[in-house]
Amino acid sequence: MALHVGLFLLAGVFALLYALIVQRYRYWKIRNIPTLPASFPLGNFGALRRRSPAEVSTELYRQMDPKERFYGLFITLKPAIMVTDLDLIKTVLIKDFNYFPDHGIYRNERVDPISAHLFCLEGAKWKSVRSKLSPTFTSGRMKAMFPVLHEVAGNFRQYLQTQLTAEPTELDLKDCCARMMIDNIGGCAFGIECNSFREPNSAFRRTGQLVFDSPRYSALATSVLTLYPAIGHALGLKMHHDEVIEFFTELVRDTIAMRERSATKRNDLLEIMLELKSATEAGLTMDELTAQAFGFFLAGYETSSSNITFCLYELALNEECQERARACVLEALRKHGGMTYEAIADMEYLDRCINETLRKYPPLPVLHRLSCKPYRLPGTDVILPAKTKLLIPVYAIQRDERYYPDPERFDPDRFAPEEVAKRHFSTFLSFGEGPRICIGQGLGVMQSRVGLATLLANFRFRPGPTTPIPLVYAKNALTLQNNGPVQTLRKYPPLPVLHRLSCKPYRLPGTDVILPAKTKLLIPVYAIQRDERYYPDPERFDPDRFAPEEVAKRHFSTFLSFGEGPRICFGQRLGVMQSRVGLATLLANFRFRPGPTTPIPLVYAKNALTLQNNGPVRLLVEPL
Ligand code: HEM
Repeated sequence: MALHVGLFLLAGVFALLYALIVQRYRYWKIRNIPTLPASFPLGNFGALRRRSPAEVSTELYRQMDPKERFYGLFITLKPAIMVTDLDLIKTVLIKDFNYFPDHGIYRNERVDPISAHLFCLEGAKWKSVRSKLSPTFTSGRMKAMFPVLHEVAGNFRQYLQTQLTAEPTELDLKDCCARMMIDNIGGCAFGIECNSFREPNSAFRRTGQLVFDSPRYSALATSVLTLYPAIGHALGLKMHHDEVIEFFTELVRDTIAMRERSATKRNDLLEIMLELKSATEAGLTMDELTAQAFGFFLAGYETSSSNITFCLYELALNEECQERARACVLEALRKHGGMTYEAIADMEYLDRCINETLRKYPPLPVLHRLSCKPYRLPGTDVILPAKTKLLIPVYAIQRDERYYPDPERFDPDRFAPEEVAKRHFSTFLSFGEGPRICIGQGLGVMQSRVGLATLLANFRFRPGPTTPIPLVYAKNALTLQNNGPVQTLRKYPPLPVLHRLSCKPYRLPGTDVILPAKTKLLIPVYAIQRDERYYPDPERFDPDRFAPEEVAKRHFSTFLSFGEGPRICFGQRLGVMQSRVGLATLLANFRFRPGPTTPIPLVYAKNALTLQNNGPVRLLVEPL
């Protein structure tokens, strides 16, 4: 009876939840706002599990009626508005900025002081810090930072020269550009000489990789924290890894202490912020200063690095543009007598290439704004409540053929001044707009100019056999897990080592040694299954090793992928059946080949519990 009541109550709770969710997803319909079908739990953004934000936002944008100016969407259960009308975008970014002053990104300065950087700050706090930092990026300050960038670009050139032989060489330019940016930001923001070309594993670079390649939370968890910050605050959740917080806190503290001891002055962002710190009582506190220095690193590293990488990629595919860019660089160097601040500001065609790259690949594919008070959507009776998220689909707009005909084509002349003048203000938002526009835009552009000019003046770039064409953005590739039939299990046993723990003393057979209770026994399955005594030429994938007559020849213990004995895998049959069904379906319908980005050989994940490839396993898939 009690069980029935319990089940009845549970069903009631589920029915109620279901009704609430359905009702929630009617939010925009009830208000007569155009909307797209959403589903629980991720609303309109479920595809983020498989594809990048650029692709997901563009897919949504293309489903929208171009006559509508905005659409009501859902991020999980939270209503958000995607604005698509160019005039309305300008209005919310500039004229009505006081309704939408914030980005609405999670931060928790109590436990993670570096999370309080400019990008995440809100309201009066943002306004105060932004006005203090604005003098940091004047053109005079930029000019003073130019020598750092020039030196780093020189290191990059030298590095490339050492890598190149007489033959053209294929290099990972993404990695090279990331090293260059680490050194730029290290030098410009912290006054540190990193030289990641000489020391690729410097602490600064490793910490940078930790921030970008292995953030503390997945993109999905970060969005949940951003939407429901109260959860993060209640649980005291930090935004960044402890190592990252410690590294930057110590870096700033030690650098400042060293400067105070030696009374040296440098032309970097830290120095300028230090002047601000000591200027008045309204200056920056030590925590604020550390957070801002970290923020410059966060906002300035990946953005500029990706801009140079994508630009080189496009120039490699578009040789004519590359030749024009090189001619423009060489002409400016000749005119100004070398790589000077004046020379890099006088490379008009190179700027067109940089802007065309930013159009095709805006580092922030969607701009975010959060309302701080109720807002009447212009031309409607609809009032958006405070704390509504506003999304501006920059990537989609910048690939909309109404504004950029044949949008996939890389055509720097779209940024000839007369062409720019023909377009709406809101068709190019790679640096954002309004009072929250990128504060480091000048430095970002200067980094791209110096890096690209140095490279184009010294090298020619062409696509190589493994250049990905077209580019595949992170997250949208077909990922195949190494879940396979028996032969695959020999090469890739999910548990590379079997563990047993003794529960009482045990005499090792054939010896006098008594192992005490609680001794760990390790059985090296992976090593045995790749031992050539048992499997000649063990790296070769040869399913015939598992022909019954071959299996019969081998020792029982040469194949332990499911374990053995009473603790053998309980789900072995189900596991094999899953592999059979999955593989049979795929093989009956598709052909698989390695693609340009297929990792060969596989690199295993270091920290996974089971044997896994590190990162995606991208394959070329063709329908049969
Ligand atoms: C090509 C290079 C860069 C691009 C494309 C870029 C793009 C952006 C974008 C789209 C935003 C958001 C703007 C908005 O919401 O309207 C932003 C904000 C910001 N950027 Fe950049 N950025 C670049 C380089 C840099 C550099 C080099 C720095 C500093 C060293 C920097 C520091 C910042 C900061 C601190 C913010 C937050 C501004 C605020 O919220 O008030 N950026 N950037």
